[in-house]
Amino acid sequence: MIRARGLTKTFHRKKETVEAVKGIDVDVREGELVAFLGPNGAGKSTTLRMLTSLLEPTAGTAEVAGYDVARDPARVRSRIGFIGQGNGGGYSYRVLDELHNQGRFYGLPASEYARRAADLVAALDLEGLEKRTVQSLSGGQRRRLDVALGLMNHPPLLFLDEPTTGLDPHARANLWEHIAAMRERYGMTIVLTTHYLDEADSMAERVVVIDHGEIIADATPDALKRDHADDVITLAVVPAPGGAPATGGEAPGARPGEVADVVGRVRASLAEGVGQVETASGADGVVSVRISTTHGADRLPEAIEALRVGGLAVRSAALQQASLDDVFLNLTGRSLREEAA
Ligand SMILES: Nc1ncnc2c1ncn2[C@@H]1O[C@H](COP(=O)(O)OP(=O)(O)OP(=O)(O)O)[C@@H](O)[C@H]1O
Repeated sequence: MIRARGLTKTFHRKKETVEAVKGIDVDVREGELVAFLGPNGAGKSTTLRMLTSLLEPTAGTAEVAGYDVARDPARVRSRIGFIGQGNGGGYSYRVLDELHNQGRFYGLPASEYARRAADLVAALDLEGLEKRTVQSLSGGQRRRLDVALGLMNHPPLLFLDEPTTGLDPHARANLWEHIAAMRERYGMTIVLTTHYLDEADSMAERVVVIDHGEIIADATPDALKRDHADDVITLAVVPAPGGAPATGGEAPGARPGEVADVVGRVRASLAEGVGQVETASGADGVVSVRISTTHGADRLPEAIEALRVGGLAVRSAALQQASLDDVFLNLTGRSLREEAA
């Protein structure tokens, strides 16, 4: 559906030169839902604008929905939907008029655009709003109208530039439900940009991480987390109580002379492939164990069992699963969450 090679955009502004996109190669197969994830200014929108033929590349090529963006921009546009940041149509127009205008823009006959508009109004929960002006809609309703406008030509490929930015969590979830339903209904390929990590993680089948105009990773969210970040297991370990548990049920901490022995037994018990193990001993005789590992949910019970066999007891256990922010942090040394904030 998309094949871009060496796609480059350099802006010249006064004396400044901005290399917004630095020769990226990217392929998107039919039916995929791909998220371009990166901090502000990474080059996501510029990439999308080149792929939608809105911006001429400085260098490189892109074939989109069967046509070259530079040689055949009109054909590309007829085959795609594009929902930019802060669309919303003419603010003083009515919702239904906006949809009909869009249909006319694509050269559809009146009966056809009226049918499609009615269909999209129902599918995107815009019923009852047809006669309202765009400016009177809520943020979420306006974004749903944007999606409806982008779908009037029934595109096989839909681009969404930060579709959920500025929406509250409820409206974001609602918009996602609608995007997923539209995808199912029309069998579309979807390419979107976002700087919401949780959104990329839960909704996208594939995440292309962009930073400083370059693609620094490209895989499924699970593969990214497996390859570039670790889950972290934290355990509080004490010697196993001999015989019946102490009153109150909680095994006591190691006595001062025992701590080194507990640490040694932790290390011996967890020696085999659980992950990277670090220990620290607290004043209360509890040895804190931190294990960095992949598949933490599977490793956690294995670690507890290995410690039990080694004569140790686990007082508490916590699992922190890797996030796409950990991936970004490991790849760039910066936190995307902090940059987004
Ligand atoms: N028309 C322009 N003229 C000059 N510089 C530009 C222009 N458009 C974008 N840039 C610069 O190119 C870089 C990439 O911008 P772009 O909008 O593609 O980033 P982005 O990843 O989409 O960011 P955001 O998440 O904030 O939308 C930025 O440094 C931006 O300032």
